[in-house]
Amino acid sequence: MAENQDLYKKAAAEKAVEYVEDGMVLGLGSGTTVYWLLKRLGELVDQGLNIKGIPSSLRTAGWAKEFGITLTDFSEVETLDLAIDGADEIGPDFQLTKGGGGSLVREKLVNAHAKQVIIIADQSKMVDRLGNFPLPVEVLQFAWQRTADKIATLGAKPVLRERDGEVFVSNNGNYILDCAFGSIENPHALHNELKLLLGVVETGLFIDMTDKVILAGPDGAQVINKN
Ligand SMILES: O=C(CO)[C@H](O)[C@H](O)COP(=O)(O)O
Repeated sequence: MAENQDLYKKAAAEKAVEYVEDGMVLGLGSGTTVYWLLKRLGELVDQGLNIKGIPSSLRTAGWAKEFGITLTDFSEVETLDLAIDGADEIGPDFQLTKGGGGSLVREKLVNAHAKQVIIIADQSKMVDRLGNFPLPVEVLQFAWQRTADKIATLGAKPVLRERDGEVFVSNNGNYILDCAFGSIENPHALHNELKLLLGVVETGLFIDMTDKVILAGPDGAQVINKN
Protein backbone atom coordinates (compact mmCIF):
# COMPACT_ATOMS: atom_id res chain seq x y z
CA MET A 1 0.00 0.00 0.00
CA ALA A 2 2.76 2.46 1.01
CA GLU A 3 4.54 1.71 -2.26
CA ASN A 4 1.36 2.42 -4.25
CA GLN A 5 0.73 5.54 -2.21
CA ASP A 6 4.10 6.85 -3.28
CA LEU A 7 3.28 6.11 -6.93
CA TYR A 8 -0.01 7.99 -6.55
CA LYS A 9 1.76 10.96 -4.98
CA LYS A 10 4.17 11.01 -7.91
CA ALA A 11 1.30 10.78 -10.43
CA ALA A 12 -0.56 13.70 -8.81
CA ALA A 13 2.60 15.81 -8.72
CA GLU A 14 3.44 15.11 -12.35
CA LYS A 15 -0.09 16.03 -13.43
CA ALA A 16 0.18 19.36 -11.57
CA VAL A 17 3.27 20.27 -13.56
CA GLU A 18 1.00 20.56 -16.63
CA TYR A 19 -0.31 23.82 -15.12
CA VAL A 20 3.16 25.35 -14.82
CA GLU A 21 4.03 27.87 -17.54
CA ASP A 22 7.33 29.37 -18.58
CA GLY A 23 8.19 32.50 -16.61
CA MET A 24 5.96 31.67 -13.64
CA VAL A 25 6.86 32.33 -10.03
CA LEU A 26 5.65 29.34 -8.04
CA GLY A 27 4.79 28.68 -4.43
CA LEU A 28 6.49 25.44 -3.49
CA GLY A 29 4.60 23.50 -0.82
CA SER A 30 6.07 20.94 1.56
CA GLY A 31 5.93 17.21 2.12
CA THR A 32 6.65 13.97 0.34
CA THR A 33 4.15 14.62 -2.48
CA VAL A 34 5.81 17.96 -3.18
CA TYR A 35 9.14 16.13 -3.37
CA TRP A 36 7.93 14.54 -6.62
CA LEU A 37 6.79 17.92 -7.90
CA LEU A 38 10.22 19.41 -7.30
CA LYS A 39 11.93 16.46 -8.93
CA ARG A 40 9.82 16.81 -12.09
CA LEU A 41 10.22 20.60 -12.15
CA GLY A 42 13.98 20.10 -11.90
CA GLU A 43 13.91 17.87 -14.98
CA LEU A 44 11.96 20.52 -16.90
CA VAL A 45 14.34 23.25 -15.73
CA ASP A 46 17.19 21.14 -17.14
CA GLN A 47 15.28 21.14 -20.44
CA GLY A 48 14.99 24.97 -20.42
CA LEU A 49 11.89 25.80 -18.34
CA ASN A 50 12.33 29.23 -16.75
CA ILE A 51 10.66 29.39 -13.32
CA LYS A 52 11.38 30.67 -9.84
CA GLY A 53 9.92 29.38 -6.60
CA ILE A 54 9.31 30.48 -3.03
CA PRO A 55 9.75 27.46 -0.74
CA SER A 56 7.40 26.92 2.19
CA SER A 57 9.97 25.08 4.30
CA LEU A 58 13.69 24.64 4.70
CA ARG A 59 13.31 21.04 3.54
CA THR A 60 11.61 22.17 0.33
CA ALA A 61 14.32 24.81 -0.17
CA GLY A 62 16.97 22.08 0.13
CA TRP A 63 15.25 19.79 -2.39
CA ALA A 64 14.61 22.68 -4.80
CA LYS A 65 18.29 23.63 -4.74
CA GLU A 66 19.27 20.00 -5.26
CA PHE A 67 17.04 19.87 -8.37
CA GLY A 68 18.33 23.17 -9.77
CA ILE A 69 15.20 25.28 -9.20
CA THR A 70 15.92 28.98 -8.71
CA LEU A 71 14.53 30.30 -5.44
CA THR A 72 13.25 33.75 -4.59
CA ASP A 73 11.42 35.35 -1.64
CA PHE A 74 8.80 37.90 -0.70
CA SER A 75 11.33 40.77 -0.78
CA GLU A 76 11.33 40.33 -4.56
CA VAL A 77 7.84 38.97 -5.25
CA GLU A 78 4.42 40.38 -4.39
CA THR A 79 2.14 37.72 -5.89
CA LEU A 80 2.89 34.17 -6.93
CA ASP A 81 1.42 32.87 -10.19
CA LEU A 82 0.65 29.43 -8.81
CA ALA A 83 1.22 27.53 -5.57
CA ILE A 84 1.30 23.73 -5.50
CA ASP A 85 1.14 21.98 -2.16
CA GLY A 86 0.14 18.74 -0.44
CA ALA A 87 -2.44 18.13 2.30
CA ASP A 88 -3.14 15.78 5.18
CA GLU A 89 -6.91 15.79 4.70
CA ILE A 90 -9.12 17.23 1.96
CA GLY A 91 -12.68 17.70 3.12
CA PRO A 92 -15.88 19.11 1.60
CA ASP A 93 -15.46 22.42 -0.30
CA PHE A 94 -11.71 21.77 -0.42
CA GLN A 95 -11.30 22.57 3.26
CA LEU A 96 -7.93 21.18 4.26
CA THR A 97 -5.98 19.97 7.23
CA LYS A 98 -2.28 20.64 6.78
CA GLY A 99 0.83 20.73 8.91
CA GLY A 100 1.66 17.05 9.19
CA GLY A 101 5.19 18.02 8.20
CA GLY A 102 5.17 21.04 10.49
CA SER A 103 5.30 23.75 7.80
CA LEU A 104 1.75 25.06 8.09
CA VAL A 105 2.55 28.74 8.75
CA ARG A 106 4.82 29.20 5.75
CA GLU A 107 2.57 27.07 3.57
CA LYS A 108 -0.41 29.21 4.48
CA LEU A 109 1.49 32.42 3.75
CA VAL A 110 2.74 31.13 0.42
CA ASN A 111 -0.70 29.86 -0.64
CA ALA A 112 -2.42 33.06 0.52
CA HIS A 113 -0.26 35.13 -1.82
CA ALA A 114 -0.79 32.96 -4.91
CA LYS A 115 -3.25 33.67 -7.71
CA GLN A 116 -4.07 29.98 -7.87
CA VAL A 117 -3.55 27.06 -5.47
CA ILE A 118 -3.41 23.43 -6.56
CA ILE A 119 -3.39 20.68 -3.93
CA ILE A 120 -1.80 17.38 -4.90
CA ALA A 121 -2.45 14.16 -3.00
CA ASP A 122 -3.03 10.46 -3.16
CA GLN A 123 -6.69 9.49 -2.94
CA SER A 124 -6.48 8.43 0.73
CA LYS A 125 -6.40 12.13 1.71
CA MET A 126 -9.98 12.79 0.53
CA VAL A 127 -12.43 12.60 3.47
CA ASP A 128 -16.12 13.28 4.10
CA ARG A 129 -15.30 15.32 7.18
CA LEU A 130 -12.04 16.69 8.60
CA GLY A 131 -10.76 15.50 11.95
CA ASN A 132 -9.48 11.99 11.64
CA PHE A 133 -5.99 13.48 11.31
CA PRO A 134 -5.17 15.40 14.54
CA LEU A 135 -5.17 19.11 13.75
CA PRO A 136 -1.69 20.67 13.89
CA VAL A 137 -1.66 24.01 15.69
CA GLU A 138 1.55 26.06 15.81
CA VAL A 139 2.06 27.80 19.16
CA LEU A 140 4.71 29.93 20.80
CA GLN A 141 7.19 27.96 22.90
CA PHE A 142 6.63 30.35 25.81
CA ALA A 143 3.78 29.11 28.03
CA TRP A 144 2.87 26.42 25.51
CA GLN A 145 1.43 24.34 28.37
CA ARG A 146 -1.12 27.07 29.15
CA THR A 147 -1.95 27.48 25.44
CA ALA A 148 -2.53 23.72 25.33
CA ASP A 149 -4.89 24.02 28.34
CA LYS A 150 -6.92 26.67 26.49
CA ILE A 151 -7.07 24.55 23.33
CA ALA A 152 -8.28 21.61 25.43
CA THR A 153 -11.30 23.69 26.53
CA LEU A 154 -12.39 23.67 22.87
CA GLY A 155 -12.65 19.88 22.98
CA ALA A 156 -9.25 18.61 21.83
CA LYS A 157 -6.49 16.57 23.37
CA PRO A 158 -3.37 18.57 22.43
CA VAL A 159 -0.15 16.57 22.22
CA LEU A 160 3.21 18.31 21.97
CA ARG A 161 4.82 17.06 18.76
CA GLU A 162 8.09 15.15 19.08
CA ARG A 163 10.40 13.72 16.44
CA ASP A 164 13.09 11.16 17.23
CA GLY A 165 12.59 11.67 20.96
CA GLU A 166 13.06 15.46 20.77
CA VAL A 167 10.45 18.20 20.88
CA PHE A 168 9.78 19.26 17.29
CA VAL A 169 10.59 22.91 16.56
CA SER A 170 9.09 24.48 13.42
CA ASN A 171 11.10 26.50 10.90
CA ASN A 172 9.72 29.56 12.72
CA GLY A 173 11.09 28.44 16.11
CA ASN A 174 7.68 27.44 17.48
CA TYR A 175 6.13 24.25 18.83
CA ILE A 176 3.35 22.22 17.20
CA LEU A 177 0.43 20.82 19.20
CA ASP A 178 -1.36 17.95 17.47
CA CYS A 179 -4.96 18.38 18.54
CA ALA A 180 -7.39 15.49 18.21
CA PHE A 181 -10.79 17.18 18.05
CA GLY A 182 -12.52 14.17 16.53
CA SER A 183 -14.83 14.93 13.65
CA ILE A 184 -14.71 18.69 12.90
CA GLU A 185 -18.21 19.88 12.11
CA ASN A 186 -17.40 23.52 11.36
CA PRO A 187 -13.74 24.03 10.38
CA HIS A 188 -14.18 27.76 9.86
CA ALA A 189 -15.60 28.35 13.35
CA LEU A 190 -12.94 26.15 14.94
CA HIS A 191 -10.17 28.01 13.14
CA ASN A 192 -11.56 31.35 14.35
CA GLU A 193 -11.86 30.14 17.94
CA LEU A 194 -8.30 28.83 17.96
CA LYS A 195 -6.91 32.03 16.46
CA LEU A 196 -8.37 34.03 19.35
CA LEU A 197 -6.31 32.09 21.90
CA LEU A 198 -3.19 33.78 23.21
CA GLY A 199 -0.11 31.81 22.17
CA VAL A 200 -1.63 30.31 19.03
CA VAL A 201 0.37 31.32 15.96
CA GLU A 202 -1.66 29.54 13.27
CA THR A 203 -3.84 26.51 12.69
CA GLY A 204 -3.55 23.79 10.08
CA LEU A 205 -7.07 24.48 8.81
CA PHE A 206 -6.83 25.90 5.28
CA ILE A 207 -10.25 27.23 4.34
CA ASP A 208 -11.26 28.76 0.99
CA MET A 209 -7.68 28.75 -0.24
CA THR A 210 -7.74 25.94 -2.83
CA ASP A 211 -8.77 26.20 -6.49
CA LYS A 212 -8.00 22.73 -7.73
CA VAL A 213 -7.26 19.32 -6.26
CA ILE A 214 -5.32 16.69 -8.16
CA LEU A 215 -6.01 13.30 -6.64
CA ALA A 216 -4.28 10.14 -7.80
CA GLY A 217 -5.16 6.49 -7.33
CA PRO A 218 -5.14 3.23 -9.30
CA ASP A 219 -7.02 4.89 -12.18
CA GLY A 220 -4.48 7.70 -12.55
CA ALA A 221 -4.59 11.37 -11.63
CA GLN A 222 -7.91 13.17 -11.59
CA VAL A 223 -8.27 16.97 -11.64
CA ILE A 224 -11.13 18.33 -9.53
CA ASN A 225 -11.99 22.02 -9.83
CA LYS A 226 -13.67 23.99 -7.10
CA ASN A 227 -17.30 24.29 -8.16
O1 LIG B 1 1.06 20.16 5.29
C1 LIG B 1 2.07 19.57 5.00
C2 LIG B 1 3.36 19.80 5.70
O2 LIG B 1 3.23 20.75 6.71
C3 LIG B 1 2.06 18.56 3.92
O3 LIG B 1 1.54 19.15 2.76
C4 LIG B 1 1.20 17.43 4.33
O4 LIG B 1 1.69 16.93 5.57
C5 LIG B 1 1.17 16.30 3.28
O5 LIG B 1 2.40 15.67 3.27
P1 LIG B 1 2.71 14.42 2.34
O6 LIG B 1 2.71 14.93 0.92
O7 LIG B 1 4.07 13.99 2.80
O8 LIG B 1 1.66 13.38 2.58
